Formats: sequence, structure tokens, C-alpha cells
Amino acid sequence: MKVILPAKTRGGVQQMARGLCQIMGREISKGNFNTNIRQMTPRGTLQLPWSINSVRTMAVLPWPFSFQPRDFSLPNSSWGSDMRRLYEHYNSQCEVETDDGEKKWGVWRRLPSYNRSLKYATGGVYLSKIIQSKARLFTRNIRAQGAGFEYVVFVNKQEQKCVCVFQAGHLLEGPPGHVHGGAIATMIDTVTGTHATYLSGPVMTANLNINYRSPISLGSTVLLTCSLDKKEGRKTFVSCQVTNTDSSKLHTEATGLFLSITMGHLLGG
Ligand SMILES: CCCCCCCCCCCCCCCC(=O)SCCNC(=O)CCNC(=O)[C@H](O)C(C)(C)COP(=O)(O)OP(=O)(O)OC[C@H]1O[C@@H](n2cnc3c(N)ncnc32)[C@H](O)[C@@H]1OP(=O)(O)O
Repeated sequence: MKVILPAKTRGGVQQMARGLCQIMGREISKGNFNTNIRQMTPRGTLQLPWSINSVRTMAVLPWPFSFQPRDFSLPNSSWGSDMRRLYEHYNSQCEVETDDGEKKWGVWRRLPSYNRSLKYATGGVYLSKIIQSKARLFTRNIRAQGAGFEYVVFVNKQEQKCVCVFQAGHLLEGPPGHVHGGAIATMIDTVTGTHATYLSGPVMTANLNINYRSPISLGSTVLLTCSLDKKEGRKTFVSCQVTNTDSSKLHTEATGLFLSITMGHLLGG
């Protein structure tokens, strides 16, 4: 499919490319996306977990990611002790110091939160400024700290695994005193989807199977642990377990199928 971009979307493409690289923990300066993608970091060679061609394909399509100044994945005053302790546990493994004092990436990587601003809807219709400016990632749309979804995602590329530390706020109530099943499903979809995207590039959820084993208390912190089951062509199969913080109690388990898409799919191409 050939996509011809309106001039005003090209800046957004640059922005999206930069956004992708920030998600991967790297910086990219304006204009060097195609030429310097393999040398964009002072820390070493960039190794994207999916093929470079798919990134190039994405880079010529109008799906701009935009980073807001606030990173919702960083600790805030609403985080309880379990949330902070687990954050520190994984965050301390994101960067390690060598014997000669040099800092290197560790096995884990914290993913910053992001807001994506899609300018076009299915059929290539340009979204109104009002819709664009009001659109929020579902899990980040409650402004009050601690009221909704407080979470941070860490990925481990070596083990093709990811963990999410999630503290469920009071606005997520389902059964009295416990978390709504839809809120749990939302987190599972978000984290498995993020993991599949990290491993395979842009995907959409095709299938999600969830078994609820024991309720989650409102206000508590749980761990979502996701692993890659297999990849078959466009299909990425991910499984997920939701447990208490020391993994001794299983709350929920799920499997998901994610299908790789092109941006044309979202634009109705
Ligand atoms: C870049 C780095 C960023 C990292 C940081 C990212 C952060 C990111 C944070 C946000 C994370 C949020 C994550 C939310 C993710 C959603 O919630 S997505 C929203 C919910 N999902 C949807 O709305 C999807 C709606 N469905 C569709 O659009 C289309 O059905 C799909 C899923 C794209 C598939 O359509 P298609 O591409 O036409 O595929 P199709 O030809 O029908 O099927 C292809 C194959 O898949 C199989 N298949 C299709 N559907 C199914 C199914 N349901 N069950 C079993 N098999 C199926 C087919 O049988 C076929 O198999 P084969 O015959 O090839 O063996």
C-alpha cells in the first residue's frame, strides 16, 4: 500500500519516530531517524526488537506518538510501600555500574508512559482538534494520583518477559472493596499488548482469555508477569499472570493473541 502524506502530518511522523525511540530508552534527534538509527545512542548500538523495515514502514505513516511532559510511570505520593519497593527492585536493575565505574544498561528496562495522539481515524478522516486534544490513553485518563490505574512496566528483552507493578485505586471498584474485573482485564490487555508491541512492533489484540481465580483488594499492589509463548508470522501469543507481590497467590491468569498491523489498518487503508 502506498500512502501519500499531507504536508502537515510529516512533522508528526518525526515526532512518532522520536517517541518510539524514547519508549525504547533511546534518544533521536530531528532528521536522523533513517540514517542514524543504528548509532543513535552514546551508550551503544540500538537494537530494536523487531525488524528495522517495520520501523521504517511506520515512520512514513501518520501515527504520531507524543510524549507529554509528565511521565505517569514515575513514583508519586500515592504509591504505597509495596509499589515503591517493587519499583526500586526492578528500576535498580535497569542500569548497572561496571568495575571501572561506567554505567551500562541492565537486563530490565522501564517503559515511560506515553500519550499517543492519533490525528486520523478510520478512512483517513482528520480528527477534530477537540477530539485530538481530549483523547487520553484509557489507563492514564484519571488525573488524580492514586485514584485509578497506578502502574509501571519493565521489560526484559533477554528473557522476553515483562512485569507490571500495579496499584489499584478507589475508582476501580467492582465487588465491594475489590477491583472490577473489567479494570483487571484492562490492565492485562494493556500490559500484554505493550509486551507484544515491544517484541513485534505495532499490534492489536485479536483474542484475550481471562480466568479470575481470586479477588484483588482495592488499594492493593499486584504484579502482572507476562511472557512470550510463541510467534507465528503476524501472530504473537503472550500469557500473563496476576499475583500478589511475592507471587505466592494467583489472582488472575490470561492468554492473549496479538496480530501485527500496519498503520494503514488503523487508517482504514
Ligand atoms: C512501538 C513500541 C511501543 C511500546 C509501548 C507500546 C505501549 C502501548 C500501550 C497501549 C497498549 C494498549 C493495548 C491495547 C490493545 C487493544 O486493546 S487493541 C483494541 C482491541 N482490538 C481490536 O479492536 C481489534 C479488532 N480486530 C481487528 O482489527 C482485526 O480483526 C485484527 C485483529 C487486526 C485481525 O484482522 P486481520 O489483520 O485482517 O487478520 P485476519 O486475516 O482476520 O487473521 C489473520 C490470522 O489471525 C487469526 N485470527 C484473527 N483473529 C483471531 C482471533 N480472534 N482468534 C484467533 N485467531 C484469530 C486468523 O484466523 C488468521 O490466521 P491464519 O489463517 O493466518 O492462520
